[in-house]
Amino acid sequence: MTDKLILRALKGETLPVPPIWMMRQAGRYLPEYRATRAQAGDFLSLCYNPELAAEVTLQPIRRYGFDAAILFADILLICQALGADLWFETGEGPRLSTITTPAELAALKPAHAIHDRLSPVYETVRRLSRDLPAQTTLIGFAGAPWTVATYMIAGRGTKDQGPAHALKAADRATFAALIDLITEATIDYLSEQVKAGAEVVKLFDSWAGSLKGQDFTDFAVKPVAHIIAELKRRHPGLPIIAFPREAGQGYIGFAKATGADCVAIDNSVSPDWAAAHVQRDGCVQGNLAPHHMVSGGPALVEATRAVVQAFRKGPHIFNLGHGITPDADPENVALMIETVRKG
Ligand SMILES: Cc1c2[nH]c(c1CCC(=O)O)Cc1[nH]c(c(CCC(=O)O)c1C)Cc1[nH]c(c(CCC(=O)O)c1C)Cc1[nH]c(c(C)c1CCC(=O)O)C2
Repeated sequence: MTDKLILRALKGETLPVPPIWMMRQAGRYLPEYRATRAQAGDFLSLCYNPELAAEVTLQPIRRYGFDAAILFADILLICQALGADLWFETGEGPRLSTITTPAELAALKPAHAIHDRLSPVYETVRRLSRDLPAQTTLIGFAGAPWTVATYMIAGRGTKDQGPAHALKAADRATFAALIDLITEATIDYLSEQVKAGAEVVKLFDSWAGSLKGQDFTDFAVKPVAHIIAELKRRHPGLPIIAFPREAGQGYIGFAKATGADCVAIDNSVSPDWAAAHVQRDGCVQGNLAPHHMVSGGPALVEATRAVVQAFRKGPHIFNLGHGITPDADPENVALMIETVRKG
């Protein structure tokens, strides 16, 4: 169905009005999300409940008519499928058992063993591909290996990814073997999402910005390039979005180096800079600062117009530069969409 706007932009078409969706569009800023999450009990139970996960995925589509729905799940589910313990501390974030030694790495499951645990996610995708409106594109996703590894090594989110950098320096073989394991598991995971009905997949590399120089090439570019090449071999024509968040200069040439059809841009770079240096290689996604969803008003309208204006001469998918935050006002999301669609 190439008439879907997101798929047209991903093929490189410049559209008069950019299609739009929003990172974390199903989330705590929406009262209906909070109600369904309470019904599920907790966040992980919601991720593994196909009926309720499909329901929260659909909520922002019903409310706002976004052009894409993103599967409701989390990048850390794959860690659990590989055998790590995973839980979420209320108000704090994810906690995992840590992988810092060859023995802990060896105790993980092989990549092909992830599907038992992840089969409810594939069922969510099947339900969504059946229930979504005809014009809405279904996006599947996974974390990129480096970002997933930072959580598996530290056992939690960290400001500077210190534990992962430390393991990379102290025991490069173990670190590289963990990256390889996550890479292989991610290929199988995304491939199953595509078989279940995902039309596009996105790789979230939230901590790509902390990799510098050769490390950026080795761990933000190479594993992502490998995943993309293998997915495109298995699923010819599959469009892929890569998000090497806060890559800065690393955004330049990232699409060519990895084979991604679209590079998602965070809001630490200006839309004009990204148009000049990244969009010349193809579709870009982004990059309104999420704080506008909290503050709203004329500044939101002005910043939204500036993003649309900067990217209007090439293929563009409108999005935020990072996920919407729980304190956002749902009315501001409506104002952003109206501004994008009506100018
Ligand atoms: C690093 C990362 C994670 N998860 C994700 C990333 C990469 C993108 C990014 O940088 O934000 C990706 C993610 N997480 C979630 C989605 C679903 C799809 C979407 O709506 O975008 C996606 C694509 C749901 C979620 N994942 C999480 C929530 C909030 C959970 C809740 O309901 O309490 C949601 C809706 C929890 C989560 N999950 C993660 C953290 C650090 C946290 C805690 C912080 C927080 O609460 O925002 C790991």
